[in-house]
Amino acid sequence: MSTDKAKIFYTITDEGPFLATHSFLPIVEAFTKAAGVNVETKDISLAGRILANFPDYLSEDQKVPDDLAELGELAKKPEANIIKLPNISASVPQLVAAIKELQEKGYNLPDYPEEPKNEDEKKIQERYNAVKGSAVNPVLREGNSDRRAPKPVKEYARKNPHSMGEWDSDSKTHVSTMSDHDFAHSEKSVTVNSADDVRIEFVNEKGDVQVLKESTPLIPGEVIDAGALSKNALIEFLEEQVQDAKEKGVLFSLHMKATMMKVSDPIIFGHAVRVYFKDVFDKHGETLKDLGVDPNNGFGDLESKIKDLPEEKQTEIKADIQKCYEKGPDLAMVNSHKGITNLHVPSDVIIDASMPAMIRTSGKMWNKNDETQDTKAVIPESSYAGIYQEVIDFCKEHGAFDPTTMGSVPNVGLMAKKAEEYGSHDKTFEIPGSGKVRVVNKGGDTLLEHDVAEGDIWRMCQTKDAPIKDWVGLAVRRARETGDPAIFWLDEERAHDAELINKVNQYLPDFDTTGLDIQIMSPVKAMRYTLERTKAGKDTISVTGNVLRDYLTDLFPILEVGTSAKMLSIVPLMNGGGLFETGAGGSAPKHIQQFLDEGHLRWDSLGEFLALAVSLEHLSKTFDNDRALILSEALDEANTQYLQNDKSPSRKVNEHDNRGSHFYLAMYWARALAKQSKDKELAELFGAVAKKLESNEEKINKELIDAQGQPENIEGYYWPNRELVFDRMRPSSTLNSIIESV
Ligand SMILES: NC(=O)C1=CN([C@@H]2O[C@H](COP(=O)(O)OP(=O)(O)OC[C@H]3O[C@@H](n4cnc5c(N)ncnc54)[C@H](OP(=O)(O)O)[C@@H]3O)[C@@H](O)[C@H]2O)C=CC1
Ligand SMILES: O=C(O)CCC(=O)C(=O)O
Ligand SMILES: [Mg+2]
Repeated sequence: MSTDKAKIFYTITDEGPFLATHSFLPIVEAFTKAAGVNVETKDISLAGRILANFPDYLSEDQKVPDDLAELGELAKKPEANIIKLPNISASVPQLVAAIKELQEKGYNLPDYPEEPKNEDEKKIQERYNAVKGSAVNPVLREGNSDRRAPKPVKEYARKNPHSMGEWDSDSKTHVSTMSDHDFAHSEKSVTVNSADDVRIEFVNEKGDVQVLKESTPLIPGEVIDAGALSKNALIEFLEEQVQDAKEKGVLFSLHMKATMMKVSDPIIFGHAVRVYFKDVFDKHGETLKDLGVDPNNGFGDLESKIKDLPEEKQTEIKADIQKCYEKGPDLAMVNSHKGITNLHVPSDVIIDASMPAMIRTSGKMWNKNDETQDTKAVIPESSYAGIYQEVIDFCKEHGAFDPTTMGSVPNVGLMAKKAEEYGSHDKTFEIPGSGKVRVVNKGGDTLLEHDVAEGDIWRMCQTKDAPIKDWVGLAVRRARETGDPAIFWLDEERAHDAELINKVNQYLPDFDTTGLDIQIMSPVKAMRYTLERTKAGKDTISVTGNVLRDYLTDLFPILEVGTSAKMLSIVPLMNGGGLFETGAGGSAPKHIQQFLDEGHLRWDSLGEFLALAVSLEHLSKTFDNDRALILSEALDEANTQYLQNDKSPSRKVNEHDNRGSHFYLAMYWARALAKQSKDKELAELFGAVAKKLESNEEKINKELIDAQGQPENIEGYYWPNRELVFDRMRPSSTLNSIIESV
């Protein structure tokens, strides 16, 4: 491909990574310029996405291009080279807050209609829903996922183990999940052999048909599955768990993925809020309804909306809330100082990060007295809950894992083309009454059917054939490259998994698997097998579907190296491009809060550094660019130096932070470029840069640390003033002038 197109697309996102980008990007631009590589930024932040979706409400100078749509198109082309930082997957409270901030800044956006009253409001809600939840990743992920801890990261963790809470064999912590009437237990699945189109319809008891989704085109070889979660069974289950947590004296905690499962999980979350605060909803139901309280947005929605009531009524409701807290089990806390519980905001406790954090902390979560305590981890839907119970059992039996000796669990995840549950939002429905939901094809045959009742949640998932084959191939490739066993986590007892097992068995012979250890096990068995190997210091590749990909790529990194920020996360796009995600975790809202409070950013950009190295390597191949390869190799070396010299940001104010970490990365990168002998001109150019950085080390550090220690005002949270952010994130004039001189 012609070199003049050599370009890296770098995303502008939210919160911690957004701030970090303003310090790191100028360094990236300066270094890559030397290889003739352009870096172009694309804004996929929550606020940016909102603005891009409502051009008709904005003045000409307020309009922004739809960068996400552009990147989505690019991801299908061979020249794609995208570095994707974590972005906010917004829950409704976050979406509403972002809209409010933009309105206050003079953007004449409509309010988010929580309960649309007419067609116009319905349309507005639909437009906002496109921005809500996990709205970015599924658009860009035109490939499967390859996530692992790079060697230097693992070596560093072995030499400098993070703290791990000890495990007690009589810990009362456990997972509770439904034993029937959920998606897993009702799942049905078929593989369609020829192109088709299905209609999803609800038929009530009288036989009236209501179309839920008119058309879902299917391509040959595609696997579809569907299941229903019973509202009554869910409520009964939640009531039992609240009671059981109280009796056992453990915290009640709920672990969901309300961001990625943006339709089903807020509804389940809402039921949990109603069950825990049942007496409040029973007694004040009418009042709360009039206020527009929606428990699906968390208990925080009630707390904020009752502020509109007369003082006396508020006091009465608050007293009844207090009685619920006294009657029920203690809730796991998100912030005990501010009284924010696990049930306050659906996006505060997200299962992929929350369960590993709990397991790392001796199986405990925080209680209202700011102490850690054993907990009941409620994961209503049972599809994958068993894997966490398996880890808990293992830790109770063997104690906590030891980061100095434990093996590694890289993941190969089926993710492309909105695979499985994470692509099911547009096919998920809260059912209006008793009857059946049917999936009917063009020929009029019913492919899948479920009995349902009012309030049940029904959903259908799709998994396309080409991504499955690509995933099998990627698993074989990783097994070949490492020599490690690759385990497909598939349960023959589950309808969907049974279809996948057929495909895995069909496609494995297409690849050379001689001498490789490739096995298929149910998730619970695979977990046990993997944990045993891990404990013995052996590495095991997990080959999983989309949800387990998400869960395991936080779980193992957090146990192995302390955080998923240090993961290499590659998405080889199916059309030849590369999407390089940074880390495997999120955007850490705590980090921007600390920055605003005391001017210290503890975000670790190692994920960005690792992603950039593989992005440059990929670019060198796509565009036949030798210098990009030299930059990549030097960056690998710099990353190793960064780890060996322990230059990750400190957590404490007035110590080395994110900005300091970028300075060191630049210094090590320049030094490695100066030392290489493949390109003399580059060596000379960066030799001079390295010298300047080295001789000013003390001065730069002082300038960077002097900038900390006071509250920061960047004029916004979701849509800050970027000039101010650049200014605050680049406080060392000495460093800035050296970077500008490259
Ligand atoms: N790919 C994506 O775009 C993803 C986006 N998200 C989004 O991120 C937000 C928060 O999600 P949450 O599930 O709480 O997960 P986070 O990963 O943001 O938070 C979990 C904890 O991990 C640690 N951590 C994560 N990344 C870093 C880093 N680079 N440097 C240092 N520490 C890090 C922090 O712990 P501590 O500081 O306490 O050590 C943090 O509090 C949500 O808006 C969510 O939607 C979540 C996952 C992926
Ligand atoms: O898209 C999101 O909301 C989160 C993605 C995520 O957690 C992951 O892919 O690991
Ligand atoms: Mg995740």
